[in-house]
Amino acid sequence: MTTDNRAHLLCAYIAEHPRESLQNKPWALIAVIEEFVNTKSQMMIFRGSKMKIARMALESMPVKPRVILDFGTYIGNSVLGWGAILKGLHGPDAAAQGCRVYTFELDPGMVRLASYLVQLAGLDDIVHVLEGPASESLKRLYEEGQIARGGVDMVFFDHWERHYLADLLLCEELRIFREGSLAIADNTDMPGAPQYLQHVRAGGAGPGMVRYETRSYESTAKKGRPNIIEISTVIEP
Ligand SMILES: C[S@@+](CC[C@H](N)C(=O)[O-])C[C@H]1O[C@@H](n2cnc3c(N)ncnc32)[C@H](O)[C@@H]1O
Repeated sequence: MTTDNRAHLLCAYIAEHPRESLQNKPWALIAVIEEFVNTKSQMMIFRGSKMKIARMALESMPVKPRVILDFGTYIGNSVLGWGAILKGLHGPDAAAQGCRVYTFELDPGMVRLASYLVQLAGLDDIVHVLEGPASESLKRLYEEGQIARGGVDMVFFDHWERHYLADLLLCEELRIFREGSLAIADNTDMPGAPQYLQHVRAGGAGPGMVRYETRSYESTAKKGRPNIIEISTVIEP
């Protein structure tokens, strides 16, 4: 089945639910998406078992996170979670408090679908879906002053693993991390991102001289599926 067919089936499945049960209820929408993926058609979403781990890491940050970059939007499941977490931490006027999530996607069809789901979940005041290669979008945001030095609390890598290290190094070069920022990477066991892991496990200190402490977390995903996320904390920006 093509990505477009899956996306249509997902939209039809969501439409079977009363709108008021999902409107402005991101966690309810995420649950319906996961139910679809479990029972109807496989999709490469960031699943609940991993989101639980990432949520705990974000909610226990000593300085509450406000600005998040999400590399690889797809249907927007992870970004719905980040938006919901920021609203949970900062309340409904999170936007006025400077909360923003930027998510990057190559595929225009996925950009349209994710934008629709973000709007349905009531997160379009803080979540911005940007079309194009993630590295280009990030550079543009930086040049436009939307993202400042030391201004990013968490980056999430869930696009193609071969880009993880280059995009982390771009974040380092732009100096967008602060002390305590998190870099979370999905699927570091399968298909794997060995060069990225080597960099963070060595403590960082590439051209940007950013230093990390890092830890792998195992989720309860089914055997044979990607199960590990890597959470790295910036100790020297
Ligand atoms: C595993 S999916 C992301 C899943 C998503 N985080 C979710 O939970 O729904 C990976 C996505 O990254 C996108 N992608 C891959 N390389 C990219 C790049 N360099 N820039 C932007 N998007 C990219 C792909 O088109 C695909 O939709």
